[in-house]
Amino acid sequence: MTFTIDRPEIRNAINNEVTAGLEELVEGAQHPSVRMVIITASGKQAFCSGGDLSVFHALRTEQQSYRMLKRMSDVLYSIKTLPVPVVAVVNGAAVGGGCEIATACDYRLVWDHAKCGFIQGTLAITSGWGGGTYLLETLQHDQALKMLSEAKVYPANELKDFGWATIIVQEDQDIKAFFERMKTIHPDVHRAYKEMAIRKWQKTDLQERVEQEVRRCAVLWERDAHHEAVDRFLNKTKKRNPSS
Ligand SMILES: CC[C@@H](C(=O)O)C(=O)SCCNC(=O)CCNC(=O)[C@H](O)C(C)(C)COP(=O)(O)OP(=O)(O)OC[C@H]1O[C@@H](n2cnc3c(N)ncnc32)[C@H](O)[C@@H]1OP(=O)(O)O
Repeated sequence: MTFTIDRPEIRNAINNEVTAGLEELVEGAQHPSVRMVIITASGKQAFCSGGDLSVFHALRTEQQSYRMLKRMSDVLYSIKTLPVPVVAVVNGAAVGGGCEIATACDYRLVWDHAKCGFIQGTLAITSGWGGGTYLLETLQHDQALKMLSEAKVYPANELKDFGWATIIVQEDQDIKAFFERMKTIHPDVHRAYKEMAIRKWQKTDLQERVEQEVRRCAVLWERDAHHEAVDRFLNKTKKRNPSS
């Protein structure tokens, strides 16, 4: 099953409609005939620029932001714990929540031009969809903390060096070759390994750790420092397009 985020004009930012689409994906992917799930996006510029700030900036309080963060974190937890391998084909920039979505996947096939990072710190918030918790599960501790705390984007070769990117994609053939190799192995083997990973996550209270991440982000979201940073981002856009 392939899910394609299709809002290239706004760099595939996530609004409520995309969230609902991801919820449908989770439901459909439970079917026993599904062998793998692929998440990707339209265009070459971006995989996903995170939450749609033009929509989510209307959320002002801790309670309001918690509801949005919680809904997306539930979706990403469901994606992470799908019984089949989940592959992000990172066709371009993945920042903020976009990086969280890719991190929730089992594999990240990253195009060589893509720059990715947990830039939430520049908005005076942390990750809030569970991606910080997943990154700490995925990378060596100091590398994960560095990636979260630096709040900057990294080129594909660095993402591969520190273990975030599974492979670097230079041509479509690289993606094809990855899936061809996966398909040589019986689907029940993939499911069995996924069960192994899920058992570990359940034993280590992954879901509860994600909940704490969501709550902490909601506290920061309410503060002036966050709202002022988002104002600056949105006003920069308006200055470039005074008629919008
Ligand atoms: C909400 C949850 C939280 C989390 O838990 O993680 C988050 O996700 S916080 C959101 C983090 N995202 C951002 O801060 C957005 C950062 N965006 C960028 O850095 C860049 O747009 C890009 C992704 C690197 C792409 O750069 P570029 O190709 O140069 O495009 P532009 O910057 O010119 O963008 C084109 C167009 O799209 C608008 N845009 C981009 N991202 C968003 C967004 N997340 N929300 C709303 N709008 C976004 C941008 O304003 C431009 O608009 P126009 O100028 O009107 O064309």
